[in-house]
Amino acid sequence: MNDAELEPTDEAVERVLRAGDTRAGVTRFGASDATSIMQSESDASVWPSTDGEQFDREERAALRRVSGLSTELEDVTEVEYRQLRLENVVLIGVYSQGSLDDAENSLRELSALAETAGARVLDGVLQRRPHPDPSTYLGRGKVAELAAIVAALGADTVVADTELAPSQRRALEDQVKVKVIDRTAVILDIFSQHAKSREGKAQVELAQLEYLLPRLRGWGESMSRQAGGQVGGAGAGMGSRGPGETKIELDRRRIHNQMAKLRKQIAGMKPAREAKRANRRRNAVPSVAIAGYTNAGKSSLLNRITGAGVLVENALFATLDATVRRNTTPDGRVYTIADTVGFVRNLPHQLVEAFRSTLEEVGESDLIVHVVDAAHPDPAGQIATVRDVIGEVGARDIPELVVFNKADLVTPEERLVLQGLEPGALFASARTGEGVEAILDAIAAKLPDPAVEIDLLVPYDRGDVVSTLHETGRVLSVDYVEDGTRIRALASPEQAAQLAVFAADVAQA
Ligand SMILES: Nc1nc2c(ncn2[C@@H]2O[C@H](COP(=O)(O)OP(=O)(O)OP(=O)(O)O)[C@@H](O)[C@H]2O)c(=O)[nH]1
Ligand SMILES: [Mg+2]
Repeated sequence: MNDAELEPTDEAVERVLRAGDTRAGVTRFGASDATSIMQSESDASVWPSTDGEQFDREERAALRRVSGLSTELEDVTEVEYRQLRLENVVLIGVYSQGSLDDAENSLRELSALAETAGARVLDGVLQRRPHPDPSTYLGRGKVAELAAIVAALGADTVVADTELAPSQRRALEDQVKVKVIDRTAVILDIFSQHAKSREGKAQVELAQLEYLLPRLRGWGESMSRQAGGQVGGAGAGMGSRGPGETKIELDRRRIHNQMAKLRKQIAGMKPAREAKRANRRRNAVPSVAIAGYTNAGKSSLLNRITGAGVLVENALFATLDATVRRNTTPDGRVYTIADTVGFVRNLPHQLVEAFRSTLEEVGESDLIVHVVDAAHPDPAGQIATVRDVIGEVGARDIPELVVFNKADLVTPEERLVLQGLEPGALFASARTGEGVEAILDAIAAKLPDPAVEIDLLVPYDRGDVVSTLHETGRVLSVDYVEDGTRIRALASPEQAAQLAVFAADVAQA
């Protein structure tokens, strides 16, 4: 990215247009001022006085608090650390009849997401409503209550458990008087903080811009119309702008330009990635992809399995770029095993596209190790979400090995329930090491066997051929005869063709 061409005119747009450590689609909304205004208002006018009737109605109609959400700070250092960058957030959600459990789980997940993004969760409230209000998401009356809660807690941000329409976000901000963001913005924010590779960063930025584009109008209201043609030192296209062009149009054009540039960059990186993958395929090295819900313990298990130093964090989306390791089966066959980005329900559609690169690893693997957090309140929902995404990347037909991780955290009774859910699943704990051997054996058993049987006589000076066969084929028998090593093995068709010169009958003839 070229920072130099961009004159900072609007904070939110600039931040996203800047590469790397951008915070997604998040605009500062003068939170502190707004909060103090609300505090004076909140005590009298907004909170209704309560009587018995009211409580009864509250039972049926009030915003429902989801308990156990507020962030617990463990020690003073953590408090200090968090205060450096924290936003204090209140979460909101809407649920329809019968979907309360689901809504609570979703709000818990949003809470974990917000914390991962660096926020402090003060409270979470749900409103029961057949549908979200098209103009304000929560119903009008509830928005006033929310404003009071926000003021009372001193929150500076509201996070909605949905993807808000730009107009809903604006209407909510107008009434609640603090910044309002949605689930998608939080996920984009996390992704932008964690993406490490050049391609990952470019893809996240592209997703951020795509998210930002239809939302520009919201910021436009607080922007002054620019004087005709007078844009302080802005970059490309300056001569072509007519008088009175609004700042939004300018921003929109810059965003479009930037997106085009990023798409080109990403397209340019694809051949390298494909070449790498093609290379693995040519060598007939089978590949295993570890997939699963975010925070299920995929990276921890990969560490256990391969002894690799993969970043493990108790945060969602610790892994955002595929990490590929090499491993061997107990009988000596080599395979690759790739860690992948975690799945999450309602993955912003911008990101499904943006993260094809990691998910492609899943789509082209020979075996998917589907890791599930055994201690999660809704494992079935997580499994379903992951399988949906697996389907989306065209990987539905790939063999799947389900592993319930964090087995150290569940009771024997819970195990039985989980086993009922997925009869073929294994139990494991990356923490204690339980079940890791069984996973390794299951991987070995499920890896595709190379298809062609070959019978070779390899001269003694070609030890490399013998060792390659041990790694990539499946050796059936080895005899040391006068002219060399007589070796019978299963190999891929490509490999069999390459090794035809050593075929035993040819050599002996
Ligand atoms: N008790 C227990 N905790 C575990 C186990 N495996 C992983 N964890 C913890 O779960 C959290 C998430 O682990 P990760 O390995 O980062 O999970 P991940 O699936 O790679 O997560 P993302 O990359 O963020 O999608 C960490 O705090 C781990 O220490 C386990 O077997 N038992
Ligand atoms: Mg991970």
